[in-house]
Formats: sequence, structure tokens, C-alpha cells
Amino acid sequence: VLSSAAQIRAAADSPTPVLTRTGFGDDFIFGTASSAYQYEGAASEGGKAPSIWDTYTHNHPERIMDGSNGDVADDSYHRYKEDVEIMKEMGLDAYRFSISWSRILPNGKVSGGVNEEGIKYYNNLINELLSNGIEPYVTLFHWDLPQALEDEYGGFLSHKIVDDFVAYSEVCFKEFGDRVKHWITLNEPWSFSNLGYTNGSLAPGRCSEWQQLNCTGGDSGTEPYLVSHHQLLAHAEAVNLYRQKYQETQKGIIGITLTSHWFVPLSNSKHDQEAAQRALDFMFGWFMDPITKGHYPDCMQSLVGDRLPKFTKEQSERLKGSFDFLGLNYYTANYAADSPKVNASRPSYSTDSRANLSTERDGVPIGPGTASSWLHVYPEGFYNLLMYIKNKYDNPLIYITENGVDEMDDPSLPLEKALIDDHRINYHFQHLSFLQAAIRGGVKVKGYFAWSLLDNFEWANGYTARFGIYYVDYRNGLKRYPKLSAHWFKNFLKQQKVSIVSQGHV
Ligand SMILES: OC[C@@H]1[C@@H](O)[C@H](O)[C@@H](O)c2nnnn21
Repeated sequence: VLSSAAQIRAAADSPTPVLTRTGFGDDFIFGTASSAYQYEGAASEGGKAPSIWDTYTHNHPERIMDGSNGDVADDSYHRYKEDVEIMKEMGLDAYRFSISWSRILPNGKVSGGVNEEGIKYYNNLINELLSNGIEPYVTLFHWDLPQALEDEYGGFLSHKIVDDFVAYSEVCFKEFGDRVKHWITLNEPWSFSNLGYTNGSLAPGRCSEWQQLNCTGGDSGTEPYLVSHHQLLAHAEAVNLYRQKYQETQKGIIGITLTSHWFVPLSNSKHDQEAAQRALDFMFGWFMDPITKGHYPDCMQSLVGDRLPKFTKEQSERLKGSFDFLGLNYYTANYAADSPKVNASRPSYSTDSRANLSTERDGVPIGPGTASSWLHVYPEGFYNLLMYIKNKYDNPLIYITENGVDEMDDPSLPLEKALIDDHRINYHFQHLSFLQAAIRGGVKVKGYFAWSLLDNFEWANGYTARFGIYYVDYRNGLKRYPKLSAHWFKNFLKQQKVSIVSQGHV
């Protein structure tokens, strides 16, 4: 690892480090990723009913940095043709987007009726992509649960979600499966469980009272584990349905998108090295172990005890191998230090791992900071995580379904300055370089989706954090403008050699 990391860092520092598209192989696809609530807008249009994100942002604008919401977002519901034209002009191969469950099934269930306007929108989007030579990669659930299911039985807190998710998935397989050949059941079940139910920073905003985070109820020591358990069961049943009823005729592949940080021991002590492994198990193994081995990681079973739900034998069998490919989202790394003491009277997912996570060592950040407090740039963690997955989980087929970086929205910046994003070019150059090294190291990665094509609604950060390679002018009709990184990506995709750019590019 070090030799590769050192080699790549040296290459990046050399006068003309270059990266070429051909270095990834002819069957490697490049795309950009998005999600329904962050892009579509038309939140109460076209027959769509509220999702928990509509409710959360409307009832708790104080929990969003700029008090904003996804009512309009990037208005991709109306502007998708313009967005597809941008993708085509850039030479992108694929587009990852999610389907809004409550746009297809307004009350969450088939019995409540299918919204034909919703079906029509996604058919139009899929057809527009295909007619422009762009492959659709479709996520079924990207956190925007129908509010009706949250109201009826607490959403993913209840086992009832499994049947409703499978029924919703079947509507999508039936309606779009003749053209959609890459399905992702869930986006980042870790984020939905941990951020929605441990610290309540995402919808539905639940956590223990003692956290004093103004949550709407909840228990940080039990609900994250219940929600993850039901997400895994829902995922496995949807995959089974696809394989039993649709895969033979539709010939698509289905997977799940998991996210993980890389974890660096805070010191070389054995305790901190073991803490880094526990942190990986609690973030990535929480889901990867069940879908490869049929059970949770040993350290979770021993440290969480009876607060960790158990799989039946049948559920374990259903889960094992329940993916044709792994979608992997990588952004950053943390330091991990052993933290043996916990307050047993205040159990929480965040302390169960006995690993204290941080983004600095002796006051020095693990990497350059960004507009998101959780995101520090650590490209070699990408290589390390990929090699770890290859070696520990039998070298699965992987698509990088998200990788990207943001900058703060700065209303005082003139537009031409706001479009200069050297940091984003260097972020993608470095991560693509480490990705190429991992592929040379035998990791089976067949695609890379940058997060994101457009600036968009960044959850609790609202529109204050910009992740797009295209700038969206929210103060002037949502007009799209290519940032420097869009030109860089276009050159890269057109087989031209690309490099990092010196800071302060003019
Ligand atoms: O925060 C930037 C992006 C979000 O906008 C995506 O919705 C989410 O899938 C994600 N996971 N990690 N980072 N991200």
C-alpha cells in the first residue's frame, strides 16, 4: 500500500502527472450521481405525496443550515432534458439517479394506487438518457421514505416495511426493467440509520432524549440497529424477487450502495489499531458482513449484545450473496482511537464501537478541510478501503457510485470566480489515480460516478454546500454553468491527458 500511495503521491507532485481514461479499461464507465429529493423539486406536483424529507424540512427548517428544502431543488423534474444534454455534451456514459417512492406510490403501498404521472416522469427520464446513449443506474431508496408509511407504522422501525419495499420495487422492475439494467436497492443504509436515528441530523430526526439534540423522539442505542436490520431484510427480499421473477428475462444486475470512511489508527498502539478495525466493522461490516456471511460482525455481536437484532436461519440464507455488484461511496477518512469507557446508562450506536473517531491528530487535520465538517480529503484511504474489501470480502464486482467534494456557497463571489474549482479537479485526479492503482492491484471496479453533476440540496447543509461539477445559480433561475472541473472531466472523457491544476488557477 505505502509503495503505491507513495508512488501516486510522487506522480501527483511530479511536474506533469497525467491520468488517461484508457488506463481504466475499455469496459469501465464514467458517470455522475444524484438523488430524487436533492434534484427533482416538484415536491407536491405530478401526483407526488410527501416523503419524510418533505415533512422534516417543512416542520423543522431550523435543522437545515439555511432553512431550505427540496420543494424546487434543481427542478430536474421539469429540466431533465437540459441535464441529459449536459451529460451527453460532456461525454458521460451513465447517470445514477433515484426514484421517489412517494412519487410512484403516494401512500407508499400498491393498494393506495400507482401514480401514473410519476411512472411517466421516470419513463421520460430513462428514455431521454437512452436516446442520448447514457446508461441509467437506478437507486430504489435514497432516504425519501413515503410519509404515509412513517405515519402508519414508523417506516423502517417496523418489519412491515419489508413487504411494502418489495411491492414498490416490483412496480419499478415491471415498469422500467425492460430498459434499466443496473438496480441499486438502497443508498447508504449506514447514513439513513446512523444520521436519522443516532444523532437525528437527517430525517426523521430521531435520537435519545439525553443527547439533547432536539430530536423528535427515539433511542440512539436501539433504533439504529432496528432500522439497519429492516433495511437489510428489505434489500434481500427485493433482490430475491428480482432474481426469481425478472432477472432471467430482463438480464439486469442488482446491488446495494454502501458507504465507508477509511480509518487510520490515531497511534501505532495495538489498541488504536484494533479500534480502527472496529470502526470499519461498525460502519461498513454492519452491512457487508450480512450480505456476504449472513451475520453481523463478531465485534458488533459482542459489544452491542441483545440490542442487536438477530437474523433467522432463513433470513441469513436470503442475505448471503444478495448482490451482483457492490456500489461503494467513498469520500473521506477518520482517525480512530481506543475508547474503552462508555456510559452504560446511555447506550448509543456512536459509542458501542469503543472507537473514538476524529479528523485531526495533535491539532493537525487528517487532510485538507472542505465545506462539510465531516469531509477531509484523504485520497489514499480510497486505495486502502478498496484493497481491504478485495482481500476481506472475496473481491466483489464494485461500482464507485459516489465520490466528490464540495465548496461553500459564497453569494459575494462573482460568477466567474465561483466556477473556478481547482480543489475539485485535484480531488478527482487524486482519487481516480488511487482508484487506478487499486484496479492494477486486482480490485474489480467497473465504474465511477462523481458526486455530483449539479450543485443540489445537500441535506442538513441545504444549498450552502456545493458538490456539483456544474454550478446552479439559485439566485438566477437555477441556470446551470460548467465549473472548471466540468471542462476537466470532459477532456478526460474525450481521451485527452489531464493533470492536477496548481492552486490559485486563473
Ligand atoms: O454529502 C454528499 C453526498 C450526499 O449528497 C448524498 O446524497 C449521499 O449519498 C452521500 N453520501 N456521502 N456523501 N454523500
